Amino acid sequence: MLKRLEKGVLIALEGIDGAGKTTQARRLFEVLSGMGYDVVRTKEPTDGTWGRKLRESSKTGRLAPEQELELFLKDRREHVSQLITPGLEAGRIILVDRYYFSTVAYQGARGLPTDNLLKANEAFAPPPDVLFLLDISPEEAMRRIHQRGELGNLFEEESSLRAVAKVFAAMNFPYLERLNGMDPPEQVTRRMLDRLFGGVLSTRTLQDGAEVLPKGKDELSNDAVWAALGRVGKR
Ligand SMILES: Nc1ncnc2c1ncn2[C@@H]1O[C@H](COP(=O)(O)OP(=O)(O)OP(=O)(O)O)[C@@H](O)[C@H]1O
Ligand SMILES: Cc1cn([C@H]2C[C@H](O)[C@@H](COP(=O)(O)O)O2)c(=O)[nH]c1=O
Repeated sequence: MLKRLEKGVLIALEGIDGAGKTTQARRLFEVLSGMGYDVVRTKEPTDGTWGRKLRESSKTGRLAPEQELELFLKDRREHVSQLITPGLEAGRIILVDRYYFSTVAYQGARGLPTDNLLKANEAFAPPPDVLFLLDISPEEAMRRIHQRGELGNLFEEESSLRAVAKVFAAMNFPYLERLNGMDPPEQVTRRMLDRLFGGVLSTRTLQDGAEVLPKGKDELSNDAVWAALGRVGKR
């Protein structure tokens, strides 16, 4: 049976396009589910009605900032009420690839006031337990975007990414963990796991009353984590 926590954990991955969010979300999912946890991997914009409209707009012509914001908020409200909140209430670990910090950074970079953007989101979206912010330069982002065979869409022009990166760089939250997205993927995953098991997960109990790390944090050094990381590395 999958291990569920007494209180679910929300982990958000953020950063500019190409920073490695999806790569790390996939790796964390593999490791944590390989350890037996009930994990959900999800992303924004979602594949729902509003998310699809937004993706379409990135190809056909970007909407005005206010219109774009309205769609991101509609998409997120649906995501929070249908998946994130129920998942947390059920004791799952939720990994979200982009969350409301992307709205603050991207719509903020288009000129909307960042304080208002944050408030509008915090009014309905639960804050993450941990926010991993992957840091790479806009030049590296463009290199990676082109390398993965994409020409880039309207959200991904280098000058826009520079403005977005500036907003991300100014963020400061108690749950924020900045990581160097230029480090090898295995090293980034390892750091994330260290932060999770040394932090939020060490404060949680399982629904059956057991502790998350019954033998203490040292268990992390050579047990299931490494085995699971090894399996991920071979894919
Ligand atoms: N640490 C890393 N070092 C070098 N390349 C990486 C690293 N992490 C990911 N990549 C590569 O960079 C590209 C972008 O990675 P990924 O899709 O995970 O980024 P992303 O942040 O999810 O991007 P987007 O926001 O545009 O969807 C991929 O080709 C991936 O293999
Ligand atoms: C959630 C969110 C996303 N965006 C932008 C950021 C990206 O350029 C695209 C999504 O592309 P991905 O490759 O699927 O990550 O949307 C945004 O502007 N505001 C947001 O709130």
